[in-house]
Amino acid sequence: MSVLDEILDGVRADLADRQAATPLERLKEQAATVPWPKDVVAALRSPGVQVIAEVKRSSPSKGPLAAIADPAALARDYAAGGACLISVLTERRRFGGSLADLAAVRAAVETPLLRKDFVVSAYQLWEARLHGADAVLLIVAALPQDALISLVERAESLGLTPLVEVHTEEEVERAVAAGATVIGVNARDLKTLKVDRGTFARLAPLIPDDRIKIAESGVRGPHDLLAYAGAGADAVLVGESLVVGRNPRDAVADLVTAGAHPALRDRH
Ligand SMILES: O=P(O)(O)OC[C@@H](O)[C@@H](O)c1c[nH]c2ccccc12
Repeated sequence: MSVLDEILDGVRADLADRQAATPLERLKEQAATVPWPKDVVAALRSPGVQVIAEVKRSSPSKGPLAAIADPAALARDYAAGGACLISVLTERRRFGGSLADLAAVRAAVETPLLRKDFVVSAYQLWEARLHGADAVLLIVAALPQDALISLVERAESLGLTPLVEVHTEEEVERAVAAGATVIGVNARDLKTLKVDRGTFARLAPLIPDDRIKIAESGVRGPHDLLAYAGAGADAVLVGESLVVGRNPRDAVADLVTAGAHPALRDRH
């Protein structure tokens, strides 16, 4: 079984527990009271290469990365550093995240938020809305095409921007066919956990220019942002290097400064 399949088994088991505790109808009622999500597409289309900073405690490849006792404080640092979107991992078993983390971050910052999880059911979209997300990750490799299409549509109908993640040529085709506006190319293969920073440069030309292109994973600092920018990235998504570094605010600010270089403005 691939790592992705193992993660998905755990995600489905945890999801079944939550569904048993809170029926969908009840969840929908609760979510209806939450303000409408922010315009993530507009935020990502701001001039320059945008920085998406991730609250990430652990990863399946490296195990524990950082304890992050106070995700709200980390998110405030990311916002102060100039992150345009904050990604909060909510997967529990392998990434040490939770919906409580997402809610805590929502209460702390005005920055748009991405729920980063392995979404397999519309139930998780309502959860994302209830806990303050503005965007949700949809991983093509984790979803049959009909499910991908319906989750893209359902997310948009709830005001959530789907960030559709790909890792291969075929997945790019599927993301485009599903109508994704925001497409993320993950340099990490979720089946083997290997990182290949060349993946973005290989796949970006296959993504139509009217879509927003995000380079995910493996950004160690400004030099990697500039390499991804050179290959056409509109934004980069960064986790590990921010949570293991000593000063997340300065680390984000250094990336934002690199992404705001005049040569990189007006690229959308
Ligand atoms: O920690 P990194 O290498 O900066 O990567 C961040 C992000 O891209 C990564 O956490 C990620 C990308 N796609 C995912 C899907 C699920 C869980 C995690 C991810």
